[in-house]
Amino acid sequence: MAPHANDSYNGSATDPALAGTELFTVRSPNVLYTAEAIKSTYTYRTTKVAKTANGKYIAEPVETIYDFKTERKVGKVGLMLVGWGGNNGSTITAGIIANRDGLTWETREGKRGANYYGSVIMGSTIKLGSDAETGKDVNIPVHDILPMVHPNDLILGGWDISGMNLADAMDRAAVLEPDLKRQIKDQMRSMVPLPSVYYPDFIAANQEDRADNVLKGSKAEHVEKIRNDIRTFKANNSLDKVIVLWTANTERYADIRTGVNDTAENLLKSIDTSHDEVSPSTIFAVACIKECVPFINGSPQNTFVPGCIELAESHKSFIGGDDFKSGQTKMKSALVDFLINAGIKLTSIASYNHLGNNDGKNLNEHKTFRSKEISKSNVVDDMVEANNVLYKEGEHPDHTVVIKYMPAVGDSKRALDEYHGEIFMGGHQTISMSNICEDSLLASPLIIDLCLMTELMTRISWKAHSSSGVASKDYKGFHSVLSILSYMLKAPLTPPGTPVVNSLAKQRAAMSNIFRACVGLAPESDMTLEHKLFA
Ligand SMILES: NC(=O)c1ccc[n+]([C@@H]2O[C@H](COP(=O)([O-])OP(=O)(O)OC[C@H]3O[C@@H](n4cnc5c(N)ncnc54)[C@H](O)[C@@H]3O)[C@@H](O)[C@H]2O)c1
Ligand SMILES: O=P([O-])([O-])O[C@@H]1[C@@H](O)[C@H](O)[C@@H](O)[C@H](O)[C@@H]1O
Repeated sequence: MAPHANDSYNGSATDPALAGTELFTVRSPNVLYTAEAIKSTYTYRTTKVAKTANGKYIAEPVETIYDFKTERKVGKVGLMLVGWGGNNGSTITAGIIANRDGLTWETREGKRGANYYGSVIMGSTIKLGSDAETGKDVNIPVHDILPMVHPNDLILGGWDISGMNLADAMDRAAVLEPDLKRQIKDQMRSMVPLPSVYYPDFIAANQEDRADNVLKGSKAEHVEKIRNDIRTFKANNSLDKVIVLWTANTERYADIRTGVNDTAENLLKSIDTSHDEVSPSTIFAVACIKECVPFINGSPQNTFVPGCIELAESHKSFIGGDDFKSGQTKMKSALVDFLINAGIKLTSIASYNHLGNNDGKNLNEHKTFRSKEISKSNVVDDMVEANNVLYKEGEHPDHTVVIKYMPAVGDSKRALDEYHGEIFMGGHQTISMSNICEDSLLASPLIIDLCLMTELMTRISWKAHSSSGVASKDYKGFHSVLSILSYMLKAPLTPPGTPVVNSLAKQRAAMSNIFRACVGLAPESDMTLEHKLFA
């Protein structure tokens, strides 16, 4: 591929010795390292398919060339959590402190130490390539594929309708070991959530007893107060960037109404008139969009009403969601992918769980449970629709979701699933599974992943080459809706009109291959022809 004059590519990579602290350097005429950025020219290969009159297909390979640019300077990053005093909020805060301070603590099973297990970025690897000598795979931590912020360096803050300090909130959550809590409670006690937006109709009535830290005033005033909170937090901590993430209660769905939240203009008018149908999470989303601060929704409600998405697009501000994919659903998206792609016709999924934390308490009302039922049920749709051998148009497995509140088990959710399907010659396969999900210990690392990936995406830009090979003049950011975050989410939000992918393997491959493209490396195909073709 010819070097690109307009990007001052001179046909040879700048001496990799100029590279910063990255673990690796790519030596290629299509990758350029400068002090400020990593630039790559990447050929994106897809296949266009046309259907013929007689029902056959014509497949045509298509190549599009992109230039990617990733700024190498990460800067000082703040993470503001909505619902900071909750089980997830207090747990992730404690986890970052424990990792930052390298803490260990005694448990019945012996000494344990801080880690980031369960984070795909901090706890898993990506194949860089094959060893030049041995041909063996060389795998590196996902965190090292591109410059990323380290979670230990995140500055934490946030809001909660409960004014409880984080040390007491950590006790209320009953997630972490006493010997660990003892070591960090003083630091946590100094952390107190900012007052937040509380509209009782959107969450269960049983949450009222903790709502002692709420903002007064109109919805428009709430937006401005949140914007000011963000600016103040950024200034007080000398931050370069802030990410806001919703880990507050699950809200009921907002009705989508013409003239209320169907367009950006109507949504802003509805906020100005304090319309009842504008939820707290949408208030936070609008405030962040106006501040051009990324907003990620870790809960299942439809925060991103059409007007909110339109507003994000017009402001070129990042949004992402919905609903952390932490335990039962993560397993489902992997297992269903395996069964259907193995040619086993899944015919029913029974997905039951009970849990005893405040999340479960809030889900004890139908209106909030319904939000969760939707996000937990739709997760198999793409995998079913992709297999027209097993399923006719519109056919899908029976799928039921049951969630019960059982205080006795606390944060330790018990998930019981049955997967039932048809196999060869009229046979059946039934998989029954018991999965004890420590909900906050599984969700907290996802908060890290969502924050780190969102922050990284604010530093990646792209431009396309025309068919004649000329790159467009200016770099652009990714679409405002960060669908690259889908691996961490049950109900991935995608740009309007684009497909939703729930298959866990596809989600992870998309994420890692986009990162590879940013450093000029081909997608990982796992073909390993070098091990299959012998002279
Ligand atoms: N495995 C998991 O824990 C998991 C997985 C997927 C999704 N989620 C979602 O993450 C969210 C948090 O889960 P959790 O276990 O930490 O719940 P939690 O109830 O312990 O914490 C939620 C916190 O949000 C606060 N809150 C409620 N409304 C608020 C508002 N308008 N502004 C600010 N704070 C508000 C509550 O006071 C509470 O402290 C829930 O919506 C849950 O459904 C959790
Ligand atoms: O991610 P996952 O384990 O499938 O789903 C979980 C549900 O099973 C649980 O009932 C709910 O309280 C959590 O918020 C989470 O959504």
